[in-house]
Amino acid sequence: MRGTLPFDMLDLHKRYGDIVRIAPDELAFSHPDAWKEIMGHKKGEQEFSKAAWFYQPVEGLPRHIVNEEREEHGRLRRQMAHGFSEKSMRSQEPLIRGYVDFLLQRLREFSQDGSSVVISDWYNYTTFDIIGDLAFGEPFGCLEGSNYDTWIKSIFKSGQMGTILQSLSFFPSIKKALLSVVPKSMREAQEQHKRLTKAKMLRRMERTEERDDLIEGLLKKRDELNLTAEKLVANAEILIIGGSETTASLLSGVTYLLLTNQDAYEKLKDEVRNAFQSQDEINLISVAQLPYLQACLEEGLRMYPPVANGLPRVCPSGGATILGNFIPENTYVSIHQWALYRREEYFKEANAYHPERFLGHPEFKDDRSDVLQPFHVGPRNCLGRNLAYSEMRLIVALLIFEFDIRISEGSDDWMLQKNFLMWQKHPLRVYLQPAVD
Ligand code: HEM
Repeated sequence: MRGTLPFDMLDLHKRYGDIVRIAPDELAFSHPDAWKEIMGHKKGEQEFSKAAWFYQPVEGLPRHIVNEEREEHGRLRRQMAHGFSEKSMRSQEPLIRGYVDFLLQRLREFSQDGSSVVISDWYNYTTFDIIGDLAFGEPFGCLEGSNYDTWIKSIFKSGQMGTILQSLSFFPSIKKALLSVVPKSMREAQEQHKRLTKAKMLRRMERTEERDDLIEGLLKKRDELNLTAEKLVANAEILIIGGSETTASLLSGVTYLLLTNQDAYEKLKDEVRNAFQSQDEINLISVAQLPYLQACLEEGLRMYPPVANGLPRVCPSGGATILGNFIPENTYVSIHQWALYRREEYFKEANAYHPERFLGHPEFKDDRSDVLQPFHVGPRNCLGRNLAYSEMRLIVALLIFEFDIRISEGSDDWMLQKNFLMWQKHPLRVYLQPAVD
């Protein structure tokens, strides 16, 4: 509840090693092999399930792809995977590009008088509008209004509330008592949010044309999968939460890291501006051919992973072996990404931004690049990985192509942040000038 878990976990692993008991029944692991052992596909063995106290801090709410039980999860994932396929991504490209072009237009407008812009907000507006369109069939109008819409504001609030409720799961009677005295205004705000979301979903369901978006797969099998409007809404909501704040955080993180590491920024600028003569040449396929850009993103994911903390799993019945140790059934286990990625055992100069480590540079030959799993591994890994990379590559490449960027005074310490499930980003201010070379 203090928002310092990532940093506390690094201190603990430094002091006690790769396995730390952080609660009587909970272990944190900090080793590359633990990824597969905890989250990998299990042939003939039971998978680790997701911890209910963390994934469903309030009981009785409709479930979605992220917190469903194994079998139902498999059914949902198979259907939703269509929207994330290569083919769907190709047909989503014009939609994504439209929002990125709008972002560039808005940035030109807001920076033309020489004042700084809060780029972190603009990244959020863009990713929310994109995912809003892909999940509900309509944007939130954030780029248009240069503001967060009310729906998104309530999502942010519920994220912070989620952390509090998760923490209170350790004190069940206090949690129960507090939940029974939730103020009327809060309940009404929640009801209002539910109504708005349901209305959005109903509008999407009324559309008759085939749409290669992220929800079409579920709509097609609605009856077969017994998906009520509430369940569809829960899935669309989780797509929005999981798909926008994560990507926007990484974009802000990479921007900050590039602007405070001038060498890397110059190298990336050279790569992008030498590869393309005009904006029209920049598309999802051409940006995937830029090795330095990819390395900058990987190093950004290492230093500022959007999912920084461990997401607890439950050890299956009969127990399991992790890092050569027998772990009893029902033990909660997790891997805390930020802490893992800052360990000198796995990355030389772990606190410094070196994209070169992902380009086979001899100086970093002893790095363990398999440590880095920002999208997790196994059957419950991120379904939106390719979409996230596409958005991130396109946005960074176009921004670097179009503008010379400089960090604004007051944003130098931007990365000193708290974390409640997500990074609590301060405004990241930058100056943008039309590119001169
Ligand atoms: C840099 C950006 C992103 C990062 C770092 C990220 C990371 C993750 C992680 C760590 C998980 C596993 C969660 C768990 O174990 O409970 C996950 C799941 C998921 N992510 Fe992402 N994500 C990103 C972007 C996206 C985007 C753009 C989408 C598209 C809407 C998306 C959709 C999903 C979905 C649907 C799942 C659940 C998959 C399942 O349970 O089968 N993510 N993501």
